[in-house]
Amino acid sequence: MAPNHPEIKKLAMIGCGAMGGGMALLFAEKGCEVLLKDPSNEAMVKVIEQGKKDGVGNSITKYQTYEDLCKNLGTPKVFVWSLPHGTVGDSVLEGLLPYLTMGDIIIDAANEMWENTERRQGKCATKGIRYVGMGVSGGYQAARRGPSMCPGSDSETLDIVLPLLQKAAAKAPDGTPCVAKIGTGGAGHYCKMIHNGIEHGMMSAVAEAWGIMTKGLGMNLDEVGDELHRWNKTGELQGTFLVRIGAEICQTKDDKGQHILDTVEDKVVQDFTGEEGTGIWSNTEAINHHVPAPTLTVAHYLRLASGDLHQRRTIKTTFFGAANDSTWPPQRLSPSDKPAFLEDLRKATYLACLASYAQGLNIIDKADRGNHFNIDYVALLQIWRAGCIIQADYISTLLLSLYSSLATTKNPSSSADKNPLYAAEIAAEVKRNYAPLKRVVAKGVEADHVVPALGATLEWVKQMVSVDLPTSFYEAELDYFGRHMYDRKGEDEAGRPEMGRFHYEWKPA
Ligand SMILES: NC(=O)C1=CN([C@@H]2O[C@H](COP(=O)(O)OP(=O)(O)OC[C@H]3O[C@@H](n4cnc5c(N)ncnc54)[C@H](OP(=O)(O)O)[C@@H]3O)[C@@H](O)[C@H]2O)C=CC1
Ligand SMILES: O=C(CO)[C@H](O)[C@H](O)COP(=O)(O)O
Repeated sequence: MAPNHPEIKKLAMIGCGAMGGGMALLFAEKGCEVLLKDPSNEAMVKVIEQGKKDGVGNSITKYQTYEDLCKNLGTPKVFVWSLPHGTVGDSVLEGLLPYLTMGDIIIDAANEMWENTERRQGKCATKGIRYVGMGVSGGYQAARRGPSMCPGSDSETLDIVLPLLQKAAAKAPDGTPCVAKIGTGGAGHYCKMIHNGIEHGMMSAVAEAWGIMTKGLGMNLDEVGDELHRWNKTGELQGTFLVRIGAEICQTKDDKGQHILDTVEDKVVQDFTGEEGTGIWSNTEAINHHVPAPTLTVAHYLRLASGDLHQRRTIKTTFFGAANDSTWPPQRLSPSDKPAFLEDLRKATYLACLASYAQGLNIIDKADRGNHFNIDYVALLQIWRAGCIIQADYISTLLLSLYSSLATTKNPSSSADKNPLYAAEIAAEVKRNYAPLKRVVAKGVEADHVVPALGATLEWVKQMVSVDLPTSFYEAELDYFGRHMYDRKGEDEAGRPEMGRFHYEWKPA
């Protein structure tokens, strides 16, 4: 615990929705007095009622005004926000500011845009108010049980809040809490944003595998569930949360025996509604930092294509006419050896998940250097070990070992570049699973299956290992029409992304 800072035993939960409600109960269970504030009295009552059932009802009270709330908080006043991202946080801060004094603490547990976090940190710093930007992962079940949390702020502030957060956090199998000082400024929200980008890449890969199993191999949902359970038990996808819940989803039925999944429309709309921004921001960050992250990006495009069902219906009618009721048909796959093909599919899905992690970590690395977040990568990977959506035990173990050795290396040049593909252990994983991925993508493409994340992962590997891309031609065209310059083969020893030194007068103006 930070010296001269008493243990936090009282806090206000601002925003009592799916996440905030669960965290309020969790903090109460961990011995805190929890004061609720939400525009919806019903939402607060719901938390209190649940608190009574969970035996913590006496520790939870609700407030209608910031003034009352703040009067009843201790010193320092501690707030945990679980609010929609964007302007809501700004208006809540405006509402609270008149009642805040030096040393008060705000822990912003939203999926907030990291630049908003840093802007608010700057504003709060002028009054001596501590502001932590904290990514929370694991969904509403984990919010209640113990989520994975990724807090960023100055070191002293993190020292003050960590004992509280450690009590509430998910615990890795070795008992380590999935929360730690992740870095300064907006580092916590930055890492959570990229966590969600990774999540989207992984979710797309698992969904594509599900499509191949059902539409390509004709497996029923119970069979797919069994297969995903098998993937989750052993091998490279062992302990992968999205695979495990995928298996459960496939096998969940209503009381009439109908699979719920059969009733779910194929639209992902969070990017359209603005409910979440992390998918958009993480891809924008990748591009702004010049990091190839195609598995994450095409996963996002799949979401975008899926979201507007009306548009897809209209295009389908244009293509096939109103009378034609058939969808664009992914054809059946008839592998000569189905168990071997399922093994390929498992390995392909794993490689896309590993690629999602590697691409996400590469974005964080670039941003870390540019923004001086001082990110602790070992802590970050440790935080992602349990309680979080991208939990993937095999991948975590692999990457934790790599980043632990990078952290202890005395060689500054090797620790400066953290690209996971530079490491022999990761390269070996990629090489081992490349052929299965290629076979799956080739078969999938041939039979009109939707395989963006799997396909983009294959392309990414090809592009990353090649030193003779078709971009020689591309570069020549740029120089032909734009005098954009190029480097001559064999003369660019450093190979850095800097403007070339040569122009050829392909065709005089
Ligand atoms: N759901 C999830 O799986 C996860 C969500 N998150 C993030 O956590 C945050 C909360 O998400 P979630 O719980 O799902 O969202 P909800 O919409 O369920 O909860 C948000 C709550 O904030 C309340 N709220 C809105 N404006 C104010 C205000 N001015 N003062 C106080 N409360 C207010 C809302 O009230 P009302 O409904 O009355 O407007 C609502 O109860 C988001 O930033 C989300 O991105 C992070 C990880 C996982
Ligand atoms: O942050 C989360 C998980 O980590 C939330 O579940 C979030 O709502 C997911 O939404 P999106 O897919 O749009 O990122």
